Amino acid sequence: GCGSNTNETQSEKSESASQTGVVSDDSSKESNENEEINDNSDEMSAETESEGGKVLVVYYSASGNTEAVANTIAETMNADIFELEPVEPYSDDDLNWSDDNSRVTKEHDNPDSRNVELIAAAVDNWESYDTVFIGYPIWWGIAAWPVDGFVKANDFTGKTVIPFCTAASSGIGESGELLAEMAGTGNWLEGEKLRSGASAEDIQAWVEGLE
Ligand SMILES: Cc1cc2nc3c(=O)[nH]c(=O)nc-3n(C[C@H](O)[C@H](O)[C@H](O)COP(=O)(O)O)c2cc1C
Repeated sequence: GCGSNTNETQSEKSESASQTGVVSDDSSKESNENEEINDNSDEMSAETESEGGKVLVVYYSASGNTEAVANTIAETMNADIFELEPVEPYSDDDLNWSDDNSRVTKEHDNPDSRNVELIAAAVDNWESYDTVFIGYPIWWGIAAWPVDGFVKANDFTGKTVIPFCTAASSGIGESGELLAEMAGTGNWLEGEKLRSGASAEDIQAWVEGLE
């Protein structure tokens, strides 16, 4: 799918908490060799570049609805984007929730089986992001569990986290609160359900209403 451009070198780089990684196409010039004096002040330079600092949109999408919204948020917010991809992607059959024997139904029935391994759960330059949007489809009233591994694997201390979802008819419910509990860190705002066709104007209006 689209939006996976930050993932490619993930596994090699994820462990070093250095300034070497180049994430997506953010136009800030953090890696200038002549600015070593500033190397420890990522947050400060990020904040002066765009009030509020750098923004990341993380999402999981099984059938494209959440991906469309994630892309619009990223464009609207001038944010980097990071797609969560299970090592074993869900096929259409896997996603058939009206089949008692489908993968997703079995995982739903047995919470212990929901540990979905992700191709990558670490983001280059994670520490440089102040704001993280996390998007997912609603599955049986909660966040699709491929996002759980990401939420558990990362330290959100000092970050503002904004959940968003798409769903057929449900609202976002308590899905964001449940993820916040799983994370244990970060300032999690109330999330929002968005239409899969949400426009840049919709996104802008929503974001402006956030604290
Ligand atoms: C396994 C599964 C469970 C779902 N459960 C719900 C639900 O409880 N409420 C709802 O409104 N939609 C539910 N849906 C619909 C999805 O939330 C909706 O189609 C969403 O936009 C899909 O996003 P995606 O295309 O990014 O995967 C479910 C879909 C699947 C595959």
